[in-house]
Amino acid sequence: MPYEIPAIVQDRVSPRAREYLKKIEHFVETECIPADEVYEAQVSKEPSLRWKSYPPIIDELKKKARAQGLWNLFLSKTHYSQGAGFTNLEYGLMAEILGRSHTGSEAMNCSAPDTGNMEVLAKYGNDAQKKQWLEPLLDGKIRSAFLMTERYAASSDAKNIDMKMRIEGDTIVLNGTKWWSSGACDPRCAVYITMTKTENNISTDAFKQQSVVIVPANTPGITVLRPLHVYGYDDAPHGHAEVRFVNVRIPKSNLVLGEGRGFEIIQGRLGPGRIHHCMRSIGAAERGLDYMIARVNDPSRRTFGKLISEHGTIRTWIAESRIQIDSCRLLVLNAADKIDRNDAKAALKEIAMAKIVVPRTVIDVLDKAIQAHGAGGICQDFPLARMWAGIRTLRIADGPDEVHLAQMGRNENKRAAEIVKRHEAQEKRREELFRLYKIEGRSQL
Ligand SMILES: Cc1cc2nc3c(=O)[nH]c(=O)nc-3n(C[C@H](O)[C@H](O)[C@H](O)COP(=O)(O)OP(=O)(O)OC[C@H]3O[C@@H](n4cnc5c(N)ncnc54)[C@H](O)[C@@H]3O)c2cc1C
Repeated sequence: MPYEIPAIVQDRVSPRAREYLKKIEHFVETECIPADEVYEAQVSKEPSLRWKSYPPIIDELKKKARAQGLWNLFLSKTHYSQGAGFTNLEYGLMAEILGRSHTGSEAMNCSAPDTGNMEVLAKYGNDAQKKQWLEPLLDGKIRSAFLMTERYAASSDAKNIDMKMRIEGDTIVLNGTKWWSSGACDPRCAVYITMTKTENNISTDAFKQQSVVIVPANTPGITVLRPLHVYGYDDAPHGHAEVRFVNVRIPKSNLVLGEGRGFEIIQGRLGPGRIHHCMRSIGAAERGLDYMIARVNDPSRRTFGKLISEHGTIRTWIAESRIQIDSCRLLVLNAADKIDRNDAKAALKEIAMAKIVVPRTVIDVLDKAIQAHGAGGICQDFPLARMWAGIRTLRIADGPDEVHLAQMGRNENKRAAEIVKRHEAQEKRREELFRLYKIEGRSQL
């Protein structure tokens, strides 16, 4: 569907962003979507090469996108002078379009986890760290992974992170096992942004015991044990790795910000990233709806004397999907706008709401699209099953729904005292009004 900026945010989108939105849409529709299947076909089927090569078409797309200025669109000028300078809301609109295609984000150097890692380095890295790692990432020369989750720790509570970090003079020694390290299987992945638990100077504050360190992927002692599968997809060449660290030694200068500052860093990393995931998911939902509408109007697939789209249930699915997509978009743009007007911390509630609602809703839209395709919908002939699998993981990745709901519920519940006070004041005034109008009893309503 040609891109339309929602009416409610029209005045928040600059002329420059509008121009980019048009260019991005054109590039995604004419270059990336057609390249998606080529990309899949070029992922090596040869087991010994599957994780040692990557599809050459992505380099061609990157070259073309960069030549058109469609590069690093996610990075704000606040933290890096070379940032594209779009607001979170503007980039959110762009991310939606990128989400229509499997290759769109990477083609424009806007894919996770690199975007979040680049933001960490831009925001918290020192000059030497930026030079060594941020610059090649911004240049699209290397890729990166974010290593927080651990196989042997319930990682939705980040206080459980247990990769041991010991400081010996000018050296940091790391031991532990990470898993679900997205991108760590990619042969271009050169650096891991890694959350660790400090063994020296342990603070009594549970939120000051973790540190973030930069680990070159080729450091001795690191073994990428295996790629984990997402509903059977290995997501090669990117992959989600289990990675073992045994006495991995890195310079102390690879510590980001300082010992015990890990929570601060991961909290700063996750806010805008969640908005990007949400908007890309909405792009996937739009694509799913497109597929559904195309399929149910295929004149060669009539049932019981009608086009499938002429059955009432199917029309309802189309309408429901449109409502679901448009309401999700407003929720995410509201969160993005709040980040722009304040910061990610001020928008925690809005970000959490979007993070919870969007994947659930998009899963439902994609599920309807799959159902409308019959058996075709769940096989490799359409991108729907793969999209569904990818979006389903978002209910777990970046923290499971339940944790966000628990936090939201706790904060919402803090209103109890204020609500009771307001109700008491209303009750007092009601009693006064009853006396004034000589009303007896309370059964008037
Ligand atoms: C496709 C994919 C990609 C990922 N990529 C990365 C990555 O690049 N880097 C990285 O570090 N991690 C990554 N992850 C890991 C992800 O962030 C973690 O899986 C997530 O944070 C949950 O941690 P856990 O798996 O240890 O679940 P656990 O902590 O073991 O939790 C299990 C379940 O317990 C329940 N639960 C937990 N707390 C509560 C609560 N307060 N109330 C109610 N129920 C609760 C939830 O249902 C939760 O799903 C990825 C995951 C997936 C699926």
